[in-house]
Order: sequence, then structure tokens, then C-alpha cells
Amino acid sequence: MITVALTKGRLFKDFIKYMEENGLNDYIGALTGETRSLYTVVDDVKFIFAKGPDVPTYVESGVADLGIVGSDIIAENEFNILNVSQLPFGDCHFSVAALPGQEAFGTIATKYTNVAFEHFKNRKMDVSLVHLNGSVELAPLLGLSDAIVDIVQTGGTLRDNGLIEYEKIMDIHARLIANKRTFYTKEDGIYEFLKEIGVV
Ligand SMILES: Nc1ncnc2c1ncn2[C@@H]1O[C@H](COP(=O)(O)OP(=O)(O)OP(=O)(O)O)[C@@H](O)[C@H]1O
Ligand SMILES: O=P(O)(O)OC[C@H]1O[C@H](OP(=O)(O)OP(=O)(O)O)[C@H](O)[C@@H]1O
Repeated sequence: MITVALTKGRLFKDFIKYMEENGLNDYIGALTGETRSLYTVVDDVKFIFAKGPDVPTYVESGVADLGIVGSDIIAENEFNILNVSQLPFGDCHFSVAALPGQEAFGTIATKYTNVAFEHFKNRKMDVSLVHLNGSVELAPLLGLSDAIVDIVQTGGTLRDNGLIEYEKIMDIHARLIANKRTFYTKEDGIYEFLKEIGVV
């Protein structure tokens, strides 16, 4: 038995869509049932459903062998895991955004303070960071910050709030991560699973 940690949000929907589009049907039925259960078992694979930032925590500890998580979460936090491969879904990017004509970038609101800190350090810009948990686009509109660092996918949230992108920081994709020990001790089961999801 191997254990795979997934999320229940956007990335999960993208994973299901990816499997549907590629005719990878083995897990779809079990993963898409109407239930509040936080795990499901299909043959020799147990899937658990966690919050995105908790997926690497389960994988690092070894209670999950594999995980599917956005690279934004790996960029923001330090985890002792194997970063196995990029997956072909979940594409978006980190950007610096602000109101048009913004000249000062002294305060930055973000959920991703480590990503933002690194970015402005590399630019040799001294900024103060304001941590928010969501709806980050509000901060420059209300004068809480000069700019934001946030995820942009369609650009719709920025547009609808009158903000523009000033600089792209990095691309984001879904990634397959693995526990450093069980990736080798459960090699056969993991290989079978990776075949089923079209990764090898
Ligand atoms: N527009 C977007 N906003 C945020 N994350 C996005 C976006 N597009 C793709 N992603 C990717 O999806 C991941 C978030 O999806 P995930 O399934 O973990 O949670 P969620 O959609 O935020 O749901 P919840 O946290 O409510 O369970 C991010 O880590 C990122 O890699
Ligand atoms: O470019 P778009 O396609 O509009 O996507 C980007 C938006 O989606 C995310 O927010 P989310 O919906 O997760 O809500 P949050 O503000 O509560 O984090 C992200 O933080 C942006 O606000």
C-alpha cells in the first residue's frame, strides 16, 4: 500500500481534469464521489485529502509517500522532501502588482512573505512586508500597502480590482513530491502509481 496526499481545492480539480483528458481512468471514480471522507482507498493506493501547505508535512514525515502540491508552497516553505517532477497542470505565476502609476514600493502585502522577502532582497530593495491570509488585492486599494506579491492565473482578480502586474517573479506548476526514504523502500508500488497517472 502507498499513501498519496492530495488537496481538495483547485489543484485537485486540475488533477482530475488532467486524468480525464489523458484517458487515465483508474482513480477518477473513487476520487470524485460525493463524500466528506478525508481518505479513500483504490486497490493498493490510499489517497488522503489535506490542505495544500500540509501536503509536504505529511510527505516529509513519511505518513504519506507521495504528494501533489503547487510549487508556490515549496517556494514559500522549507521541507525535507524529494522534489520528483513537474506535473502538466496547476500553471500560474507569482507577480508584484499595484495600482497603475504606483512609484513607491515600500510596503508589500502578501500571503507569501518568504517569496516576497527573497524577491525584494535580490532586487536590493528595502521593503516592509504585511502578512495577509487572502483577498490580498484589497491592500493597495485601501492604502494598507503600496503593492502586493500574489498568485496570478487568469489575471481576472487583478483586473476586477484595477491592479496591474509590474513584475513576474516566478512560474508556478503542480509538482509531484515524495518522502526521501519510502520513495526507495516502496519503489515498486510507487512506480505502478506513477504509471497509472502517466508520469513514467
Ligand atoms: N488562481 C490561483 N490561485 C491560487 N492558487 C492557484 C491558482 N491557480 C492555480 N493555483 C495552484 O493551486 C494551489 C491551490 O490549490 P489547492 O487545491 O491546494 O487549494 P485551494 O484551491 O486554495 O483550496 P482550499 O485551500 O480552499 O482547500 C496553489 O498552491 C497553486 O499552486
Ligand atoms: O488570476 P486569477 O485567476 O484571478 O487568480 C488569482 C487569485 O486567486 C487566488 O486567490 P483565491 O481565489 O485563492 O482567494 P484568496 O484571495 O482568499 O487567497 C490568488 O490569491 C489571487 O487572488
